[in-house]
Formats: sequence, structure tokens, C-alpha cells
Amino acid sequence: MSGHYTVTVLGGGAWGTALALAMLRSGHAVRLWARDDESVAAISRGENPRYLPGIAFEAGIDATSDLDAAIRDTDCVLVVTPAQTLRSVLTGLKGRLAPEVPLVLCAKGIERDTGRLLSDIATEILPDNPAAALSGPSFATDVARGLPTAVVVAARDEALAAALAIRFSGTTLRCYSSDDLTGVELGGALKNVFAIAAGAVSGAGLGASAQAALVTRGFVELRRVGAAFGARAETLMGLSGLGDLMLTCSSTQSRNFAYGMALGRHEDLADRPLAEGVATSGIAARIARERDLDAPIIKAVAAILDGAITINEAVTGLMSRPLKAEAD
Ligand SMILES: NC(=O)C1=CN([C@@H]2O[C@H](COP(=O)(O)OP(=O)(O)OC[C@H]3O[C@@H](n4cnc5c(N)ncnc54)[C@H](O)[C@@H]3O)[C@@H](O)[C@H]2O)C=CC1
Ligand SMILES: O=C(CO)COP(=O)(O)O
Repeated sequence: MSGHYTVTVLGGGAWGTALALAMLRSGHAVRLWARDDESVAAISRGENPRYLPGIAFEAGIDATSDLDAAIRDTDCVLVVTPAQTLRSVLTGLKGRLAPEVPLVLCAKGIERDTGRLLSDIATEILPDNPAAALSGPSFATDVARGLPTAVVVAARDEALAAALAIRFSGTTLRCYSSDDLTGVELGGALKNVFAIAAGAVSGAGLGASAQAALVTRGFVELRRVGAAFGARAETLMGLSGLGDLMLTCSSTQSRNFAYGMALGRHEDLADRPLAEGVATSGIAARIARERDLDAPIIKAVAAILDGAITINEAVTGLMSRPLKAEAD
């Protein structure tokens, strides 16, 4: 896996910038496409004050707002815009991106209107480009600062996943590989819903014991939903699943956890940073209903966000469910 490799990152937010830096530090030529000139100029200067305030980074990312220039003769495209924008971003690549160039999906979510996983959207729109996903416990600020981080790169083609993981890994980013694309995608998408729930428990002052119970039972739901999608249990016990739950269900650095905290404290929820779990909770609850899956926490988060129930009512509902064996 040696030789010159060009990586294109689509998205100039926190995670796009951090991954571009990680790719640069792994020795690749890196282009970053952002839709606004302000971000392009800032990233070229070595900063991204809007999304990574206070972090100065090395020069070397070739930032541009010209999509064709960004994808020309590239070896790999990392798609790092929010999950609900993936369809429009990939549609913009149609007829422009060379076939066979892998698409590495780095957002964490499920399409709100269709319930589709991001790799399904990619395969629908760009069937000639193999889809992969990168996920795991990784705050953009940590990665941008060069702190040690481990993630998983998944593709249905095991050899592709392994090749990408080797390419992407560097001294501070360690990439494991997996052929369980569905499991890796679901782990990343659903942990955001549980992070909102954990944040709400914290914000509402319900105690550390309740928070631990919530995350543990959330993990059970993740495994149930995962099984319905054909995800492997061991994948969900890995970095994109348990690992990301541990990170984002316990840290105010997580935007989803912080969103939940604000919810629990009855703070204003307008104009907050991106919290992917908001969109994912509604569609995940719908999927659970349609497939008759036992997912009370997911459904409670969706109902709270819809304004259908309060946090107190959700807690009462969860605590008064029929008693049963833990393993059921
Ligand atoms: N920030 C983090 O620590 C991590 C984020 N992620 C995931 O990465 C994805 C992106 O998150 P962030 O970069 O953190 O969000 P962000 O809010 O920091 O940045 C989003 C970027 O996408 C751009 N964007 C939005 N809509 C667009 C469109 N239609 N076309 C082109 N560009 C568009 C925005 O201008 C902005 O530059 C999310 O799914 C998130 O869950 C995953 C791991 C870590
Ligand atoms: O996915 C993340 C870390 O792995 C980032 O979490 P937030 O989007 O909640 O900030």
C-alpha cells in the first residue's frame, strides 16, 4: 500500500477538517471541498474558526470550492457532510466522479424520509463506486489536535476495507477494518440517539445510576435493531457501537449529549450545533414500530423530541414496563 495517494474530503466542517488533517498526517495528498469560500480560505490558512475554534493546524490541505477540481484523478472520496445532506451531495457527483473510486461515508445517521442507511443511498446514486464507512469514538477536536484515536473502516468487500484502513492509519489514527458495513453504520447512527437520551438524563438531574442504566439498556436496543438489519453482534460491541456509546453518552463534548442536556434543562434548542440524533431518532422509532422491535428508549427520545411526552413521562413509562429477564 505504498505510493502516492490522493484523498478528497467533501465537507469543511469539524469532522471533514479533522479527517483531512488525519489523511495529511498519514502522508497523503489531501483536497478538501467546502461549499463556501470563507471556509476554504480559513482552512488554507490553517484554521477553521467556525467549526474547530482555537485549533491551529499545519498547512497542506488543498482546500477548494470547485468540486470538479477536488475530485479530479482522486483515489478516494471521504464524504463528511451531515447525513441528511448525503443524497444531494452524492447526486452532485453523478457523472463527474470516476467509477471505482471508493466513497467513504463518514457521517452518522439514517435518512429521515426513507429509513435508508447511508451506504444504501450511495449504492443507489453511484452504483459504480464502492461504498465504505468510517466510524468509531472520535471527536473532531481530538483528531485535529493529533490525539490518539481508533476507528473502524467498513466495506462489504473485506479487501477494500483492509486496504483503506491501512492507507488511512497513521501515528495518531489507528483504523481497524470490518466487512460488516451495516453494523458499523448502524452503530454510528444509533449511538447519537442514546447520547441525546443520556444527556437528557444528566440535564434533568436524574443521577449517574440512571445514566448508566440508560446507556446499558440502549446498547441492548442497539443490538436488537442491529440484529433486525443483519448486523453482527460483535461489530456493535466494537468501536462503532459500544466504543462510541462510551464516548458520546458521557461527555459534554458530544453535541448529541449536549443537546440532550439542554433538553433536560428545558433550555432553548434553537440554533444549536449539529446533533444528528435528532433526525435519526424519529426514523429509528418508525423503523422499530414497522419491524415490531422492542426499542423503548429510541421511541421515548423520538416522542420527547416530537413534543408528544415530557422527560418525566418518558421516565415513568420506562420504569413501569412489565418486568422481565435481563437477557430477553
Ligand atoms: N464532529 C465530530 O466530532 C464528528 C462528526 N461525525 C459526523 O460527521 C458528520 C459531519 O459532522 P461535522 O463535520 O462535525 O458537522 P459540522 O456542523 O461541523 O460541519 C458540517 C459541514 O457540512 C457542510 N454542509 C452542510 N450541508 C451541506 C451541503 N448540502 N453540501 C455541502 N456541504 C454541506 C457545512 O457547511 C459544514 O461545513 C455528521 O454526520 C457527524 O455525526 C463523525 C465523527 C466525529
Ligand atoms: O460521533 C462523534 C464522536 O465519535 C461526535 O459526536 P457528536 O456528533 O455528538 O458531537
